[in-house]
Amino acid sequence: MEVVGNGLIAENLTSNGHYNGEQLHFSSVVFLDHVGEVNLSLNSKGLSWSPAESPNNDKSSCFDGKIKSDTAGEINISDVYAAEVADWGSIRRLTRCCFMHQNSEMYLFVVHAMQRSKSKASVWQLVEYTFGHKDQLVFVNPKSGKGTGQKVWGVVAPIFARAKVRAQVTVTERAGHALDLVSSMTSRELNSYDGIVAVGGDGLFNEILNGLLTSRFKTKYPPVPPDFMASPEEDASPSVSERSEIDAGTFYPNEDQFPLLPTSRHNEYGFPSFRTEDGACSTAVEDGEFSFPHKWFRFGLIPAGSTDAIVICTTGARDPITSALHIVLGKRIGLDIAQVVKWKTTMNSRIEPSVHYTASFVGYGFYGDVITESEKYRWMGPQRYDFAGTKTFLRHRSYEAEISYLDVKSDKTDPEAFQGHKRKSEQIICRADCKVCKTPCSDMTKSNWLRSRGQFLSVGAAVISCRNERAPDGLVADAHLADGLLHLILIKNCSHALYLW
Ligand SMILES: Nc1ncnc2c1ncn2[C@@H]1O[C@H](COP(=O)(O)OP(=O)(O)OP(=O)(O)O)[C@@H](O)[C@H]1O
Repeated sequence: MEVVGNGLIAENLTSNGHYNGEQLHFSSVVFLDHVGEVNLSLNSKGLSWSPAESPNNDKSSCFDGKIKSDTAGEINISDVYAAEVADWGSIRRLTRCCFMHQNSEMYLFVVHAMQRSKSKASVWQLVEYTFGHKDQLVFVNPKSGKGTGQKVWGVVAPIFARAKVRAQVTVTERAGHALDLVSSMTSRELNSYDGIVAVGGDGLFNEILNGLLTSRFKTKYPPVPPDFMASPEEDASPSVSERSEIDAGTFYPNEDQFPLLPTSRHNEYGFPSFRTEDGACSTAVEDGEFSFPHKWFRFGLIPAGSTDAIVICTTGARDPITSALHIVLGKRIGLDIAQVVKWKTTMNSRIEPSVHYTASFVGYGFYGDVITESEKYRWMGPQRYDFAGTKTFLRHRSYEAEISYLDVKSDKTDPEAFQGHKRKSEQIICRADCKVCKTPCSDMTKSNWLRSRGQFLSVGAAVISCRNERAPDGLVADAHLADGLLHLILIKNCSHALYLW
């Protein structure tokens, strides 16, 4: 049974290490060919399995094709004559469920044994059981970028195979497919993976991010301005750049207003924070409330998209092999995630939040129009952004808006650099092993609410610098990863020429 001792599933010992009175060597959920998901246990007597339990309220029972029939079984060690790693192959399941294909690709191991013939006990017959284990969940968007998602996965899959990083691959069939799958998985299912890998662009990454966080992540909402949601008549504030000296930390919606949201540990700005491996400060989560993901869970991205800003900002290159190597070598880096809350008034006049998350950029006005327009031309591939961008630019539409924001003074912000007062050589561009990202972000001093009202061509908020080949320095040249800051880009109505500049 060497195959089992190979680290495949050996880490899942029960707390007392015993099973059925025998010393339990391991117990884990695996897939059994022709059957489905089973709890497999190895003790000193042999291997035994039983259908994986599906709690009544477990929404994933359909997704995972869990088996209902009695398909428990066992093999005595003394009857096993061989066990082999069969490498990569497909497992067939009994049921076809709504999202998954009947055949699932995964790493396999086969146990060969003998069994006595039912009709004549003296005749021994061959039996074999093929088990599969999923460790990495890979989503491949076949439509991303130039439609090369599957080809890109084909290039990097051997790296995962060689590194014995087992992967269960889902080729997405529609927009929202990955989001639906990830959000409908139970934490238990997610915790059976070491991580998720997206093969696609920033859109697929953000979609999976939302699938992971929307139903699981509990935190306070971002700060709101003091007079937020006041009726227009009550709002007598001046039109431009009103300043008010207020502590940012006081502007979370009253907790009593949101009794279902448990309070979690936050820094003074309400951000749940943790330190990355490198000691850099991050606003991601390590919180008791957030039982998923387990500590070693990773979220990787292999570039196959149109712009791939997240990959360029994190690895410094738009190269699938570089990203695959980062993933199999277990490298990690902390990223800020922006929570975008849209407050909607419901039919019965209650104000309710609609929450989304992004790791890259949020835009209104020009950016929103370009995205909406470009979706009509997805068939063009990445060129659609040039086409839709030019159309939107020529249209030159501006929007009336009022933007309130907390102007955070941090030791990581460099207003001179942003306003173009610093020469390029003096700017600290975020690269691999960036010193700024490695410095703990301690000095976020009290902030002011500022306000800007008027006609805007575009309103953008960048979480990262958003570099791409067209904009090598990014939209925000001196943005850093995991600095806890959102960079606001406000462009008021101006001439075409000025906007282009
Ligand atoms: N099979 C599919 N068919 C159509 N759309 C899909 C499919 N799978 C995923 N998508 C959607 O495509 C969107 C964009 O995907 P992705 O980010 O991988 O590519 P992209 O070309 O970089 O696009 P973008 O620039 O919008 O990020 C995702 O938000 C996702 O919802």
